[in-house]
Amino acid sequence: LINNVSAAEAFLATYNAEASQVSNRYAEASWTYNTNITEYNQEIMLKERLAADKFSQEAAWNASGYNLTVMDATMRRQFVKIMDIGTAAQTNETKLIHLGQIESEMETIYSTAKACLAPEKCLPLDPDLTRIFTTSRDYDQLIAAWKGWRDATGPKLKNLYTEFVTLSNEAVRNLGHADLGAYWRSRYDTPEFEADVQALFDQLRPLYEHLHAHARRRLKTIYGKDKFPSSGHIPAHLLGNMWAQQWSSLVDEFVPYKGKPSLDVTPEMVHQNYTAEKIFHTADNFFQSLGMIPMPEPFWNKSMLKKPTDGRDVVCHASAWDFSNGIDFRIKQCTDITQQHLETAHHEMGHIEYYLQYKDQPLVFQKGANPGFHEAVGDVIALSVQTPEHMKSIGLLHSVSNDTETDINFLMSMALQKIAFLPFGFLIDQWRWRVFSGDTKPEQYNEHWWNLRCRYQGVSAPVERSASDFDPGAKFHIPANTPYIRYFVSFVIQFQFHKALCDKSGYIGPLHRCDIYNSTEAGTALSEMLKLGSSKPWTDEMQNLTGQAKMDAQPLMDYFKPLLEYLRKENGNDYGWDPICPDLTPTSSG
Ligand SMILES: O=C(CCC(O)(O)[C@H](Cc1ccccc1)NC(=O)c1ccccc1)N[C@@H](Cc1ccccc1)C(=O)O
Ligand SMILES: [Zn+2]
Repeated sequence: LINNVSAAEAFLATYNAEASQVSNRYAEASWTYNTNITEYNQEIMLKERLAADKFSQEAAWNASGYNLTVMDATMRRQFVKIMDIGTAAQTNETKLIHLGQIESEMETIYSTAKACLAPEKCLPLDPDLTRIFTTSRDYDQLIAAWKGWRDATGPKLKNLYTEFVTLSNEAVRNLGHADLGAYWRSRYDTPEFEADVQALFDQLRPLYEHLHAHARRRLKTIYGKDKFPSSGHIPAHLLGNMWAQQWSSLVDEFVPYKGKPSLDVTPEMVHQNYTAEKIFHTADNFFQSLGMIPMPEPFWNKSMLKKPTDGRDVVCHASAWDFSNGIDFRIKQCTDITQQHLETAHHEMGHIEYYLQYKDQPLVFQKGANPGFHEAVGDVIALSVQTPEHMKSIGLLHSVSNDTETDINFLMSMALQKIAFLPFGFLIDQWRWRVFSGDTKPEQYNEHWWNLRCRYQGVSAPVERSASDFDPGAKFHIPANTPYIRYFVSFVIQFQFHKALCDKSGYIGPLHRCDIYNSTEAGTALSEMLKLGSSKPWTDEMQNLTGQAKMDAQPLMDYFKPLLEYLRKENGNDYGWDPICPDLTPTSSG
């Protein structure tokens, strides 16, 4: 083993320069493919992926020749991360190439899928099917869109996914991980991570159960009681979203006090001729008000902020890109002029701000402290932007009153976004971790998926499902192989960050009315955490900003406390659902 520290430093300097080049090349090829899905661009992207995987293998091999015990903590941390190469650890080149092909094939199937509601009427998810879920209250039209999308994705993906699991597990086992799920969970450092998220979910269930009861009651008045199974589940296609993961499209139907001005700013955005650019300049302006880093020139010149109209296929699911050269950072989003997309723009820009803040770190530290941190940055800003006061200050709301009813209505609108999401954010990787560990066999994929959807989310399939269906494949992150527990973590810690930043900004008052706009104290505190990237354990970074070194649902519970009191009163004992799915076979439903 090499014991010479200056030799180790030289190795790191070379690694950083070369790895940045390799990352830049792969990001460019990946961007070209994502913004113009063709066989040729897929082929080029896969070539660059193989080159990047081989570079990682070689760097890991060379790094393993150094004696870690003679290094300081920061240098050792870098060497450990250089050796942690994930599925690139597959030494059989044929299998490595095959894994890349399967992953890009799954992403292509998902991104080019169309749901045929009638023989000549086949619609893509963005914007068509999404608009149906946001605007339609037609039970049968929603069924057609819900079933059509799943028919167009699941069956084509199921076998590919099975192969993907086998190849990925084999690869990470070379690094000593039990399976891909264990590898993903290892990014949170703490060994008790799985137990911690289960405990957080159990702590938050009452909030969700009471919101679910309220939604079910309101939906029964819209669609009629006979459309709802006696088990207490809500049919999954009635919650204003393809996956029932957020219910904000139903804010006008769900607000407790209907006489008040609508909190849905989408009509006002359309009325004011908002464009995608204006949406992103609004978000950029907020970060600048905090004294944080503005979007650099290449961001505005090279991003794809709208779905192309020249008929080419693109990956429409939003994402934020780091080209590892300190200046080129882009967002790809098929922006629609809606409140949801205004929030998504802040979410994506939060990723870019994190990139900008940690760009001078060694390459292996140019990551979130943990994946949940990266997902939380933009959402923390959006918590301030969405307050009625801030919406009024940017001219998207006109009358804002401070009475209790408006307050409860506002909390309801935020709950439809944040509380509704919790079981969904939790269950996706509960399902995936058991698939990777082998507990869930391919023939059980769909059955175990619906067991979790019924038990944790309290939603049921509106039409019968079979083993040839693969409903997890209808959600981007499964075919795109993107972990999901990061969003559950983010939805908890973003309220911890929000509370800490509100305190630093000198704000006094209820957390749900706090707006840190223009607070450079808050901006400085946030920037200092983001600059660290993954150079320190996330628990240290959490401690520095919030004063405690763990995930804590209390700030989230405090934020929604007035709403929970209202819902407990309204629901009495009328809340909850059977843990098992209702029986859908026509004969038994009677
Ligand atoms: O998927 C997203 C937003 C896309 C993204 O920004 O998280 C994106 C997902 C992605 C896309 C392609 C490859 C990998 C991940 N993530 C990033 O762009 C990203 C991820 C890590 C670091 C930097 C950027 N949100 C989730 C959950 C969510 C989050 C917040 C509000 C609503 C909903 C969803 O829509 O289900
Ligand atoms: Zn994200």
